[in-house]
Amino acid sequence: MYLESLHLKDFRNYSTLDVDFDQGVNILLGENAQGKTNLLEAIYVLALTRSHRTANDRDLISWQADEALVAGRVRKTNTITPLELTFSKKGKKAKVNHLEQARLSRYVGQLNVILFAPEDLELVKGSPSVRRHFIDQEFGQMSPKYLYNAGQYRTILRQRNNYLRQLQRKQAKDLVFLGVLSDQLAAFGAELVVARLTFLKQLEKWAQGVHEVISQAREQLTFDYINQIKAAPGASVESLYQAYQTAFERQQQKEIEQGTTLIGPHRDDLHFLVNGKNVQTFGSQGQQRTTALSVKLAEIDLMKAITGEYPVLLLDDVLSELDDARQTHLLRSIQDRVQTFLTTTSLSGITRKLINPPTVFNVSDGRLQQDSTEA
Ligand SMILES: Nc1ncnc2c1ncn2[C@@H]1O[C@H](COP(=O)(O)OP(=O)(O)OP(=O)(O)O)[C@@H](O)[C@H]1O
Repeated sequence: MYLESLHLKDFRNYSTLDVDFDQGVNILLGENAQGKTNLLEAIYVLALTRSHRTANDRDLISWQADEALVAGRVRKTNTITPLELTFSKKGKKAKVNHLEQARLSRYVGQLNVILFAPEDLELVKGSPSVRRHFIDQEFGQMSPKYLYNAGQYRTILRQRNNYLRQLQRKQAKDLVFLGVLSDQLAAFGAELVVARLTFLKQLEKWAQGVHEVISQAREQLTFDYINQIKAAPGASVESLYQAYQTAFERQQQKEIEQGTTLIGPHRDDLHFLVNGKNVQTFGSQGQQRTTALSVKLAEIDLMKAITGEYPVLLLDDVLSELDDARQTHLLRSIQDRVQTFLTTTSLSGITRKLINPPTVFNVSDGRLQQDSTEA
């Protein structure tokens, strides 16, 4: 799939923008603070209905306006789909094919994006929450069912934590109600873990292939999904549901004492092993970067395998963080397959790593101008 065009109205520092994009590599070139990341953010928002930079949709609306519009046309093999999002004080509205969607899970998935920013190099080094966020984010795009289950899980987890806090403070004492919440959490938790294990198995396979090439076959990458109930690939939803139920019963007293849910996929982690050793603890900086890059590139193939379409790749200032060999690998592996948007303050070194000339847009003060001479 690719994003054919984008229309913005009062989005961040863009008062209006109408632009057609190339199917290949689109470079957003400009000085700092001109609107390069804002444009990538707009594409990300168009895909996922929310930003990767702010949890507050109000931040997306231009300071001079009360409402922002992000719209675009997505082209797949046989279809063109217009998408439209409006943000205002009243909330957001999402339209697919000009029809408003009551549920965002019906909207997400029309445009698939993979964002790769310098923070993604934290995927390996960062805390478990970074990896859980990554899992939920990426698998949610690939599967509406996953997105729905993850949303339900979060809602019930919040309710259960509130109730555990009330039990802790002795403002409540109904353990039957706690049991109802535990039952619901176990059911959605089991669904999430089975889906995560299935997706991760496939992602691991793709990531291994990429890692092998980048490391010139010196290293083997494997994944280890860490969870309290020791669920292994192939486990059934029913067996995990039972395992969570039993764990909740065992830990009930401790959870009430601490006033929070101690068991569930919200506490899981993903370890990346290089030649059998956890790369977070034992890997060099270079191995950690190669691992993060392999995982991100593997997502492209996984999305293609699951949805039948290549996603759109958003590279936010990431090339400057990679050495020459990894830059070349990244650019060569996406070329001709994946529509890419890449922000940079300088073209030096980028264009010669690309086989086909990119389309370059100069970004200045919330305006875009296509530059045919730069490429
Ligand atoms: N809601 C908003 N309304 C108007 N302008 C905004 C809004 N949010 C951010 N900006 C402006 O957008 C600009 C930042 O743009 P952006 O983050 O896209 O920079 P950039 O071109 O990616 O720069 P860098 O290379 O430093 O990352 C700043 O000038 C900021 O003041």
